[in-house]
Amino acid sequence: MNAIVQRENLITLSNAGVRRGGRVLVEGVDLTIARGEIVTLIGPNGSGKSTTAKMATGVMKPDMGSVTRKAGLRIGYVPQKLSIDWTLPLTVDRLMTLTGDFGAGEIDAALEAVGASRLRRAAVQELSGGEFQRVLFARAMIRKPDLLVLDEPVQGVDFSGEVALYELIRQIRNETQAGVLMISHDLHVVMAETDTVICLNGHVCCRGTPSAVKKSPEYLALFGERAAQTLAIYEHHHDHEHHDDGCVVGDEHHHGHEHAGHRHG
Ligand SMILES: Nc1ncnc2c1ncn2[C@@H]1O[C@H](COP(=O)(O)OP(=O)(O)OP(=O)(O)O)[C@@H](O)[C@H]1O
Repeated sequence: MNAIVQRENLITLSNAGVRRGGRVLVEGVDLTIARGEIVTLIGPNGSGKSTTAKMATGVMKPDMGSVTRKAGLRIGYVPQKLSIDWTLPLTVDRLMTLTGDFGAGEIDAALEAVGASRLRRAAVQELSGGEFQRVLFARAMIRKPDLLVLDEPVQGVDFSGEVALYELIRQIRNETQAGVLMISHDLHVVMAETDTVICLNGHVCCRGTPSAVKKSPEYLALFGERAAQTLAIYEHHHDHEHHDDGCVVGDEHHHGHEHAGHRHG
């Protein structure tokens, strides 16, 4: 018997594209996301990352090619920006129920799953960037999605918060086997566990594992000499021990995060 188990496909884009006002925004996109798979879209500003994600989730219909989704697919979305009236008081608890009628038990479980239980009664306005992202993850995960769509998940988060958020994404993927579609707007880090990086430039410029894309001539041509440094690959290593405070024993570079081109703060 074949030992390789074919994972269920959640979304398939075949030669998909969008035209607006006679202009092609993106075209020729072939992309599949299977259960438990992490796909990351990268590319310069205006290269079609958001448009591709919108075609995948069904917010935008393709004008070219086709998009198919598993019947009844549940999508959890972590937006890049949230339209909130920041002048009004809003607790985390209330934010969790703005877009759905969830019970106290469900909210507790969702916050606990992202390590944010203690924030339940906190004011959203007072959260740090990393805490706010965690709450947005909880808000997406409470629907028990088959697919999690993350639009620049680490923006506004400092380096240690960033590492923690990538850990969280890894953990969510492993525990729930949700598929993950990530948009990285500023190219600075791609999770090493990304199964497929798709580099867009109005079309698919190149694709593959993070390390393959980093070396590909198309990627280097698009981003020039600094490209190899800007695509930092965040790796998680299991072969280490932790001190009681969570630091790694005897390895300062334990997460293998390549620092060149990395944005702080
Ligand atoms: N609804 C729309 N109508 C017309 N043009 C659009 C529409 N949405 C996006 N565009 C244009 O399509 C192109 C691709 O936009 P898209 O938002 O997909 O890029 P992106 O790669 O996500 O960029 P960024 O990293 O800057 O967010 C851009 O030139 C944008 O101005």
